[in-house]
Amino acid sequence: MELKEEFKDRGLEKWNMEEAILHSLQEDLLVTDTTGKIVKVSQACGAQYGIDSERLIGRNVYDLEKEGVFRPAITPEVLKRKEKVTLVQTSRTGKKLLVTGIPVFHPTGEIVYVVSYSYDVTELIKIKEHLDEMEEEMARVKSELALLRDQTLRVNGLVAESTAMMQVLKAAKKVAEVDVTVLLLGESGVGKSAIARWIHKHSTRKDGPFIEVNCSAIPESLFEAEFFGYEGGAFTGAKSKGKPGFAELAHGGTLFLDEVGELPSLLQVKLLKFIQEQKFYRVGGRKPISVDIRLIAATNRDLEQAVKEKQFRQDLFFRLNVVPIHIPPLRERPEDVLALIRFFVDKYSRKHGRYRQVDEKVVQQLLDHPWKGNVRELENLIERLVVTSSSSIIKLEDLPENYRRPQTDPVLMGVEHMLAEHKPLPAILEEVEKQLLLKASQTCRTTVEMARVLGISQPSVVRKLKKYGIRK
Ligand SMILES: Nc1ncnc2c1ncn2[C@@H]1O[C@H](COP(=O)(O)OP(=O)(O)OP(=O)(O)O)[C@@H](O)[C@H]1O
Repeated sequence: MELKEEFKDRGLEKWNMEEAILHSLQEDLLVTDTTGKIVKVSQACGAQYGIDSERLIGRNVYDLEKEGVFRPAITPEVLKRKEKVTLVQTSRTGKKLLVTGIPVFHPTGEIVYVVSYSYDVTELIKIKEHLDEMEEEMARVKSELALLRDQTLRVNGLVAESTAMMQVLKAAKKVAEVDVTVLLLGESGVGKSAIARWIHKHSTRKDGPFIEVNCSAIPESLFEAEFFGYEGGAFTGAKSKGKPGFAELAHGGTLFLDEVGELPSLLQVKLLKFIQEQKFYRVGGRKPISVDIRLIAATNRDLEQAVKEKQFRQDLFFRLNVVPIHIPPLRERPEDVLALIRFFVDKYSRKHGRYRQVDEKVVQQLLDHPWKGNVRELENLIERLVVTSSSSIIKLEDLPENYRRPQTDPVLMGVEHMLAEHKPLPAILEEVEKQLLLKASQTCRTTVEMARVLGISQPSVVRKLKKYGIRK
């Protein structure tokens, strides 16, 4: 039996099956003829345009477009292209609609109707715009990061005039090429961080991050969260999305642990475990995180002594002390002082746009200074002089009072220092001899003159210069 017949039997002859199907779709369907007149709409359609669906019937899409009910109309596009077309329409209500128009062909091949349906993509477009903005922001941050990395790692200007410093650089060059753990030893301000950066910059990891962690600057209670990161809600005050720690940030690059000798013993255990396994858990995390890092540590403490005194774990010391590099204090390498003065005058003259030169008498005073704060002290002083001196030549009167007064003899300084460290007599005598030779090498022009001043033979002078690595 025909369907319609069946409906008649059941008293449903007025019921229109096509209309029922159309409205049951819950989709937004609209049919126009080739003049653009709307001949059919689904009930859901009007809501998209903020107009009653019934009132759309008989209206022309060209008029509706002019009135701004939606823009652009899809019918003319379908008629023009004679194929399925998809475009984004903006409705009067501010919605963004993804509209697809399909031509309905007569058996003769002519188009008779255009059927279109749409989806509200307002939210999707907002998300897409947000994503585009984020991508732009990401690209900007990435290039800014690359620039910053380059700036912080610009250590080409590492001064190394003395034999001792040249040896340090030679050792640094050797270790830079291999992924080995390095321990940089030396007093505060001698250039341990600068050497660590130099190693990173000359390693295969140079395009990766260089993450510097000052182990003495982070409070013990926060160290684990800062170092290993934490998961959201791991503790009161934790960020809801969690945060990666230094170990994670250094992935693919170098992790530089400055002042590692100051790490409290509980944290020494955690650091040791991390180095052994190259794996860790964020605070509150359950998933182990593996990282690929190169480790460089630095300390101004005598770590071996700290191990003896049970203040530093021996197993951790062995893990860190794979290749130790000792950077001597500035007072032991006066040849560098002159070069550093020139280097910093140039650096800060450029930085502050004040071109300065240093009077010879000032240079002499600075060469004689004991430099307890090492390169950092010298650098700070030169910057201060460049900024504060009123003429283009930095003169003696520009020097702060404590740099002008006759300083304690550097030889005595060295002795005092060694006495404080309970060094044995032969080591102290050697140090005194070295300092005297250094002084004589600065004031005398030849080794013969040095021999006369020191009251020893010229071959002895040559032998001793060689022994202490002093160039003449
Ligand atoms: N050989 C050098 N040539 C040029 N600049 C140097 C040299 N050595 C150190 N500096 C500069 O001196 C300053 C102090 O150096 P750095 O911070 O590397 O010392 P440090 O040993 O790491 O100090 P700390 O033990 O306090 O961490 C830095 O600005 C560094 O760039």
